[in-house]
Amino acid sequence: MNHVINVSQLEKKFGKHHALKGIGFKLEPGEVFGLLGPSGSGKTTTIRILIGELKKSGGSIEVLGFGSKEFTKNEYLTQIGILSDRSALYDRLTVQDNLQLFRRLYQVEESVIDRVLKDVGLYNDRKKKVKDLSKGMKQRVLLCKAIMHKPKVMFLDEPTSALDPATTSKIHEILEELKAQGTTILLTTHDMEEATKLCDNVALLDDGVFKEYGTPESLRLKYKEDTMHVMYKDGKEETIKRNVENKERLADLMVDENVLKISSDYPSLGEVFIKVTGRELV
Ligand SMILES: Nc1ncnc2c1ncn2[C@@H]1O[C@H](COP(=O)(O)OP(=O)(O)OP(=O)(O)O)[C@@H](O)[C@H]1O
Repeated sequence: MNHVINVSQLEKKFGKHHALKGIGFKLEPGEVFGLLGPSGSGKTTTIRILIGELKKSGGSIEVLGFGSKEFTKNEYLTQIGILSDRSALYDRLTVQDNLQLFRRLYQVEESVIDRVLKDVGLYNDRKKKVKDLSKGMKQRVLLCKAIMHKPKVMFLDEPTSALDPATTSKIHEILEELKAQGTTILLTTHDMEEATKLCDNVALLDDGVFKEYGTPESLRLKYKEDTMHVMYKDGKEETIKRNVENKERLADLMVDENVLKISSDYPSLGEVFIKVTGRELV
């Protein structure tokens, strides 16, 4: 399998601060990979190295066959799409005029603008100036800018952070469509529901190190407690170990009229993160 992104033993030092301490991952075509970690864990640094904004201190990286020395070349930059809080728009220009500028830069057909604006639900707002848009609308224009040239790989740094639910779900929809078309996507997020929904694989990054790597489901299964959670109709709750000694007790509870719900303790990805790192993902 030819990997679209191949990162091995990646290190980044800022002076004495060791921000990335040898992380590695390989992404297949059409894979959505989520870098999850608290503030300061190294997510943005990883993306900035992959888009040529920062130089690595050690390790090797290849994206679409390009080595890290080529990440500032146009041949590379025209094959990737970037959405981050460093992505900018011209405030005093309209949505449409902003996209015209980027369209010329990418040398894509004019009809692309209407298509991407319709995709993100902003076609009717195309004549508005960017300065008059809401945060969610601006983010969708930035997404248009990032996808208009049909990049093979997308890098998204917290694409839905602090956005309303409707914009978030629109962005998710578009990312799912891009994935279905074979686009490889690397995203960072604090949002564990987002990661569980979108990502084929995730890495739990903590202080520049991958503490775990795998599918969201495999990580949730790995950290599953062997306990059953019982909720009674009167509001009481109980946790019972699932073992041979409790076999009859659990069987009785299944037909107990006072029981509202019995569920297995299956941790969310956020709970997995706390178990793995001993701290909240904030
Ligand atoms: N240009 C820089 N110069 C010096 N230190 C930096 C620089 N960029 C990042 N760092 C440091 O590297 C570490 C990782 O930062 P990074 O921005 O990658 O974290 P992050 O996981 O993206 O956090 P957040 O979720 O808050 O965006 C932090 O300790 C940060 O202070």
